[in-house]
Amino acid sequence: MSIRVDALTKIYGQQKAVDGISFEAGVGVLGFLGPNGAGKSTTMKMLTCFIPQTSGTASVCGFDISKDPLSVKRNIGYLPESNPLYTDMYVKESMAFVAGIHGLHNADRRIAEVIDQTGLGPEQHKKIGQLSKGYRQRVGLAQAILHDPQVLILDEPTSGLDPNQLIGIRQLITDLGKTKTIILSTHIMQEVEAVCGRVIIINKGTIVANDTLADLRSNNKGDSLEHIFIGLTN
Ligand SMILES: Nc1ncnc2c1ncn2[C@@H]1O[C@H](COP(=O)(O)OP(=O)(O)OP(=O)(O)O)[C@@H](O)[C@H]1O
Repeated sequence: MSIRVDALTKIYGQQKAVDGISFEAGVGVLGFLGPNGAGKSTTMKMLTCFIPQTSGTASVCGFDISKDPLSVKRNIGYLPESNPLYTDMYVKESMAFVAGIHGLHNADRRIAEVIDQTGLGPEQHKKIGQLSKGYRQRVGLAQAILHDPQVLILDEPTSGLDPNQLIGIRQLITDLGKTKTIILSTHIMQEVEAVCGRVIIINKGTIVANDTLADLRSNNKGDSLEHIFIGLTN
């Protein structure tokens, strides 16, 4: 398993945002669902070593998030919810910048490959600030996969995309999920059905479901994912 999480907890001041969650994830796309404020982004930030946990442990590709954050970051690609980008940089320039951070060999070849993979070709000579929201998402995704990490953490990667762009990005995530471990946070149930093999539902910092999509449905009398979600989180 590329991701192992054991009793992971985060307390902000008085608030327990993540309350002792444990799970494992291997190759495939794991949907990470939950209502607003459930603790999804906080979990993702701990797994990517952006914030420290209060207690518990987690490892990515065998590397402990507290003891070896650099190795974790080498093996992980992260698209944060807010997708912070340098808007004054040109698309290709920003990719070269990220390639430099990762010390990539053959950077030009890899950048061309990823630009092609993410459908950024027609926009590659623009400044990021000139791009539409959907294309900015693509740049974020391109930067996250540039160093070809084994694990991808994608926090609402398709928010704000038009239906045509949605299909393209979902297909890309599906393709990447054939060989990589992907944790995908989304509020779009249709997306979960289209892309995810397994689903974790988190509510008020604790896991209330962890199952394959098929088993989750059959255990709930074939109910829709939306109804199951509402039943478990209300
Ligand atoms: N830096 C912070 N300081 C204090 N509280 C925080 C901080 N970040 C998050 N929280 C709180 O922790 C809880 C979990 O937030 P988190 O962003 O992880 O939820 P989420 O499941 O990603 O929600 P959403 O679907 O709205 O993005 C929320 O109650 C939030 O207000």
